[in-house]
Amino acid sequence: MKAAPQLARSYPSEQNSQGTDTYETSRSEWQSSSAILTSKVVSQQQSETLPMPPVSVGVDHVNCHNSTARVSHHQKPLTVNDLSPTPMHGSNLRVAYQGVPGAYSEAAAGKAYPNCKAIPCDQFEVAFQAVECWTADRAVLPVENSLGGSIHRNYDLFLRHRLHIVGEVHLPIHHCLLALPGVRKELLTRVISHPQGLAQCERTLTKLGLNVSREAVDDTAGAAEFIAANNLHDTAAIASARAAEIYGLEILEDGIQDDASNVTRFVMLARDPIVPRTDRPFKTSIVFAHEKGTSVLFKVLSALAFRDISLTKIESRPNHNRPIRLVDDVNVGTAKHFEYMFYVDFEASMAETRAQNALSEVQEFTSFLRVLGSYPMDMTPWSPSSSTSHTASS
Ligand SMILES: O=C(O)C(=O)C[C@]1(C(=O)O)C=C[C@@H](O)C=C1
Repeated sequence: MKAAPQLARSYPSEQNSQGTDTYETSRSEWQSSSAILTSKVVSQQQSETLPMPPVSVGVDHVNCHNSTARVSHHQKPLTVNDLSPTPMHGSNLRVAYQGVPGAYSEAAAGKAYPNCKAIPCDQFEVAFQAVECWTADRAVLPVENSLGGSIHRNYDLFLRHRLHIVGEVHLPIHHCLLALPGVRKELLTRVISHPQGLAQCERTLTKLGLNVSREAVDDTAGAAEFIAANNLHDTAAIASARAAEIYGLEILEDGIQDDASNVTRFVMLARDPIVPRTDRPFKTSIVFAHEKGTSVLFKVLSALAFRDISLTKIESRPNHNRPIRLVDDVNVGTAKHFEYMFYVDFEASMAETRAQNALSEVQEFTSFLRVLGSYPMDMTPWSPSSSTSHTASS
């Protein structure tokens, strides 16, 4: 039997800057290093225009807010050249988010860290990199929405980067249909938004009876910005009331999400884990895999259930290191099994013995196990808002 996971020190090369203990066990025990892909090397060049807005790298993606499409008087997105380490001067926390000002992620950053300096990034990956190279102190990224489901990209990125989940925040999402002033709904031919925005308003859009195509762009506020920058009279955006204000659009329809209690869960990421505690409700997020595939899942869930630990979320993603497993049987042929990474959130702190014991057991059944973070649960009172009110200074 392997030793129980202790509250061990982090790896020497990743020593917590505060010198505090972490709850990760040694790399060899809990983490197959092959599962961690190296992030792109980012430029060390210092931009003269820092700080700030989206950080970008050369990855193919739908990007409706490139430099030509941007409204020039608004904050310019960061580019890869801006990703140089900058010293902390003890000022407000710099928080990276994906999108442009007016995005829900910006509001989530403001809710998680009031008065933070919000740093827009044009891709999720860049937000991870911004924290890794000290351009930002935290990243606030969406992981799931009550209507649209999981934001899979971020689950994959957790494994490609070495950041830790240090908190979560739930943000009520109130969508509006936005267009240039004077545009009538009947004249619209297109509605653009983040895929999640389109998914969360799918039924309402149909009910409105608009004769429009639906097109996905990088973020909701970016859609609003694109319309304004290109003076598009035939296109509407699904975005926040704040985006309407920032980009000078009019609200044609207010509250078009398919469910009034529409909410997105965001996680906060940092270079160092926080020390888990037991004096308030904590959640722990783990990811695991096994060479023999899905057969391990039941055992892992039993290890938690046996200790009365509630599961709050389970997600599976392709195991990119080994996407398929072939099993040959001379008599019947070759079985093709898809391989998965399983992401599980449960309601317990890694400071609790029951959680440590559960993971000690899980470790026995799995070939790969990583604790993504043990962090306070968002216990703020439930108040679906009529508009997104939290803002960060950007
Ligand atoms: O596009 C935005 O405004 C975002 O912040 C992204 C995002 C997402 O990725 O889910 C965040 C919250 C909403 O669910 C819709 C979109």
